[in-house]
Amino acid sequence: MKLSARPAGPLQGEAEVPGDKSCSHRALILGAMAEGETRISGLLESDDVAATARAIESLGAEVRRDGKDWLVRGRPWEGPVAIDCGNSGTTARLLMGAVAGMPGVHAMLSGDASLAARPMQRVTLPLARMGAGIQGGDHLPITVEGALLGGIEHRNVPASAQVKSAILLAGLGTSAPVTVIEPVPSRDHTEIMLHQFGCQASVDDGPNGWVTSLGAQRTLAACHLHIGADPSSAAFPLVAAAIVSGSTIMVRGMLVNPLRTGLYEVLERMGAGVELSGERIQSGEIVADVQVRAAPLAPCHVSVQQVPAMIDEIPALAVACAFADGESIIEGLGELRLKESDRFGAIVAGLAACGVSAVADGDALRIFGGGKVRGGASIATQGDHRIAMAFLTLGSAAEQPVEVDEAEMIGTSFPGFVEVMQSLGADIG
Ligand SMILES: O=C(O)C1=C[C@@H](OP(=O)(O)O)[C@@H](O)[C@H](O)C1
Ligand SMILES: C=C(OP(=O)(O)O)C(=O)O
Repeated sequence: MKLSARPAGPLQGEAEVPGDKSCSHRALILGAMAEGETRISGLLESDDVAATARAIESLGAEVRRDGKDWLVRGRPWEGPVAIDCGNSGTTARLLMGAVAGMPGVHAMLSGDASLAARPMQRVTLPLARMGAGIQGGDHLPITVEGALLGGIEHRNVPASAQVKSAILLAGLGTSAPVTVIEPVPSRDHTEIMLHQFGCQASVDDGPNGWVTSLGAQRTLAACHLHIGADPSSAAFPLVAAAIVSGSTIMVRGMLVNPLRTGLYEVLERMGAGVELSGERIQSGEIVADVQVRAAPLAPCHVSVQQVPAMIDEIPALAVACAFADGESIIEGLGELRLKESDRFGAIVAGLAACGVSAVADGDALRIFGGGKVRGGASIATQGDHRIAMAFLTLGSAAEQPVEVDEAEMIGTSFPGFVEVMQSLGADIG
């Protein structure tokens, strides 16, 4: 299915952004590993999260809806099972870790063509060092055989929350020390959520990097979790607010964990009106109401260290940079080539098709904005949800409509994207 975005007048209102995808995967997996029944309010109901829900059901957990909430009852995991992770890297990598620490459980994980092209040894090598049985190479399908694991001290370079989380989840099955060291901190939702389930993971800023260590208490007790709105999904309506002249958009209850808010800090530096209000703690995470107002944008310079806090928002940031007046530089984007598509290449090609000059300079992306963008292009999304949403956002502020060649996969992370954008006044359909 193709979709087009046509230039729109000012966008106004509150965007209904669904629950955070990273937290939704973790809530289901930890709920399935816990004793008792976990209630999840605000779970993202998307294709990627559905893949995790199906996987934990096949491993033995009970998953059911209760009004707007979801309930997960943990049970001893059973195998062998075959798990189709679809398009979801988080499903595959976190579940490999969780299964690795469960003696007697065998899981054969597979995925779609995009996921099967993504590297997995970053997870399976440390899990094998801990003692898990791994069959397969760097790509799915891979079989994981759970075992009584030993401990590990793993240097996680480049920083990856999926790798760190897989190791922490595996570590729940051993009493040995489990430590992950990262050059810059990756998102810490697993650590925060472990606390809600009665476990601890401490984080220290040591001389060799950020050190995350699993505490001694390793059995999980069911809890009630409230998941905030996803900042990676909110990025699209909020960037649209920044680039469509005269717009103001609000997202209520958005997760503003500082390891996820890089985009919003950069947008503010570029000159957009970004305001946070009503900050509160919800299930250990900070959430707030976030408002973005359009303004003339200055270019930005993003360093390697800042990228992990906005890795999934780079396509949205690139769109904002296209409308900034001058050259923006975003450094350290090597990992962007290894997502659902080569997002680096897709951004450069898509911007060029829309009349914006952008070049890859090693792992840095240089975007030469001129304040206005022509548009008038059909974009090859390469089956990537974030590329599709980014260029539909661009089309709302360009001089001519922008079409994307495929839009179904938007449902992997933000199923109501089109309706939400339309409710704000965008002309997408
Ligand atoms: O842990 C997570 O939930 C995620 C971590 C990030 O990946 P990496 O761990 O590869 O950085 C991110 O890109 C992905 O969308 C979700
Ligand atoms: C990279 C992403 O997700 P995953 O790694 O879970 O496929 C994403 O949602 O942008």
